[in-house]
Amino acid sequence: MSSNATPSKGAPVKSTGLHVGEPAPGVAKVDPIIVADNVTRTFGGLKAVDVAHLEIPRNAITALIGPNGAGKTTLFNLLTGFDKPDTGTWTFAGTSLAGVPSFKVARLGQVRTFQLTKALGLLTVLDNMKLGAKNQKGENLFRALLPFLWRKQEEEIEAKALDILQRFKLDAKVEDYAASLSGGQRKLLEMARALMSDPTLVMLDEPMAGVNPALTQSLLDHILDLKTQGMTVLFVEHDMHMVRHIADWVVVMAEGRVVAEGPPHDVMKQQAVIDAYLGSHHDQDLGATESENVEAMKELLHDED
Ligand SMILES: Nc1ncnc2c1ncn2[C@@H]1O[C@H](COP(=O)(O)OP(=O)(O)OP(=O)(O)O)[C@@H](O)[C@H]1O
Repeated sequence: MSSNATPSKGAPVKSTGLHVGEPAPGVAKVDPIIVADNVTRTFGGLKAVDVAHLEIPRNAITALIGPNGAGKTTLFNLLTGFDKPDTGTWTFAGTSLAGVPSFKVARLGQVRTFQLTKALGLLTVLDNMKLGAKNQKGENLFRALLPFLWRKQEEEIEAKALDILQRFKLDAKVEDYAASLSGGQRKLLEMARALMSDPTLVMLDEPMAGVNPALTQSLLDHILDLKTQGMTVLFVEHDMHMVRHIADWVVVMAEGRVVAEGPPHDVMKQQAVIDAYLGSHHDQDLGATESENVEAMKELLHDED
């Protein structure tokens, strides 16, 4: 079925054979980790998400793309329990997640990265990592009264955090405030923190935003490495170079709906995708947002790996 990537050495090896039949919106996957049906979310009169059927392939890297306002972040929020849909059901690894709150979703192994907020910036890098650990025994009042139970766990959590930080080359920053990290280092910390809870599905919201080119390759390698370790990755991204380079599968949203799906090189050529990025503005003066969308579409069409 799928073949895994080896990071760093040339172009990543793409996982193939992920779908059953012709690639089209809602196409079945050979081994889906997420299956969503009839998920809708309305804000006022606006249907921000209107997904009839969507399957995300397991142990592959899927990019969720689409023009500004397409509903990508809203769908992310719904799937991770941070927002509630008007209608719909979805499963993660066979377990229904509709109505399950975000902290329980994370404990089940579906974890999303978070932007480093101001408050988290005031914690050290190590404390940020500790916050990412799940099932901390100290959280339970009874166990909190029995320090020998949680002290050992505290040590284990710290050792795990240091191990992951070393892999992400952040070990020299352990005691630094997270706010002092560069944009790229913050993204690395966000990903490192997500790994503290041993996820099976890692969801990344714009992992390349604000990342200095010097750290781009390192971030890409870490994402590819998640797949090599058996995890599934779903990410929202506007950087089409990245999408083409590392995604095995691309889901394109526009106006709340999934308008196309497929391997990166195929999906970019579909008329529905070109229409989605150009919108209805073909013959008009384009505003800033539309110009960005057109640029993104050009990258989709012409960029080489
Ligand atoms: N809390 C909210 N209240 C009202 N409208 C919202 C809210 N969240 C999102 N929307 C609207 O829903 C639509 C989808 O927004 P969403 O942020 O999900 O799109 P997106 O594809 O992630 O866009 P971008 O790429 O610009 O981040 C947009 O029209 C947005 O203005």
